[in-house]
Amino acid sequence: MSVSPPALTFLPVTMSDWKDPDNVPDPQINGESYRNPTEVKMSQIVLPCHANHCGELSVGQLLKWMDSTACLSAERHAGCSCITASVDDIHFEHTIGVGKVVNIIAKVNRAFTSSMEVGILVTCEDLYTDKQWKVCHAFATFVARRTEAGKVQLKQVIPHTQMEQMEYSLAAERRRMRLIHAEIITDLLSSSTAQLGECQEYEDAVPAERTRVESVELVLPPHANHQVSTFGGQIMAWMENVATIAAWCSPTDFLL
Ligand SMILES: CC(=O)SCCNC(=O)CCNC(=O)[C@H](O)C(C)(C)COP(=O)(O)OP(=O)(O)OC[C@H]1O[C@@H](n2cnc3c(N)ncnc32)[C@H](O)[C@@H]1OP(=O)(O)O
Repeated sequence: MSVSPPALTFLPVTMSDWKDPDNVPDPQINGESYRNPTEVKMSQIVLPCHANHCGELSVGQLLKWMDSTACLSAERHAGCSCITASVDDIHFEHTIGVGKVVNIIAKVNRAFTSSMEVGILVTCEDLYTDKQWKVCHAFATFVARRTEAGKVQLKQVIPHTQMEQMEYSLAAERRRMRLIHAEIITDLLSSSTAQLGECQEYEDAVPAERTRVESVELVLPPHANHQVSTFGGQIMAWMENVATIAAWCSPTDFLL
């Protein structure tokens, strides 16, 4: 027997203030239901091939789906090929088991010159109980690929709802923060006063070298996107894999 997912009524909500869609009224403009033209929705059922050794959706797989959904939204707005420049911090609130449905919504919050901020919201759905809950939200920056004529000038996003207006304003502030972030980290490193041997007072301290994991990946056709370059999400998935193994290399056995 096949089960159809219930009709979803996800419409623009602030990423930081997600509410169960059943309780969110559809935004109306001039009496008509409004849908953001850059919005892209993707639903995936979690199969065993998407799971990690704990039977939960692997974060790497989720990052790949988030990146693909966000890229489609960026390209829908830009009308040309776009690449992932960065993804801001992500805090995962729940794990997702095999058999659950992952719903991903992405939309462009604001376009700058050749870059744009894409908001991504991930929720999980249990088809049999009709329950949904938020898993995480993220903000990614996509850049329209340069053409022979040079840097692309994107058309502006016009916010239509109060929520969109708020995300539009916040997007400029978040952009300012992400552009100075790299500078702050560089400053921190150069002004760090940490001394060698500072951690030796801990009895069960592990040499940092013992947690070092290296992986070499061959880029194959399944790792490439429609632009025939490596998916940003694929790179994040490889990074997450290596980070997970590095975390295991601690004396407390499995951290999970
Ligand atoms: C390696 C991979 O395969 S990862 C997967 C896919 N991703 C990629 O391939 C991206 C690889 N990176 C790149 O091509 C480049 O570093 C780019 C295009 C992201 C930036 O190139 P730059 O030479 O810095 O270009 P430029 O200075 O013109 O910046 C382009 C825009 O990107 C923005 N940008 C650059 N780096 C970042 C960043 N880390 N976070 C957010 N925005 C950024 C800039 O602010 C600028 O925005 P604007 O045009 O709206 O003002």
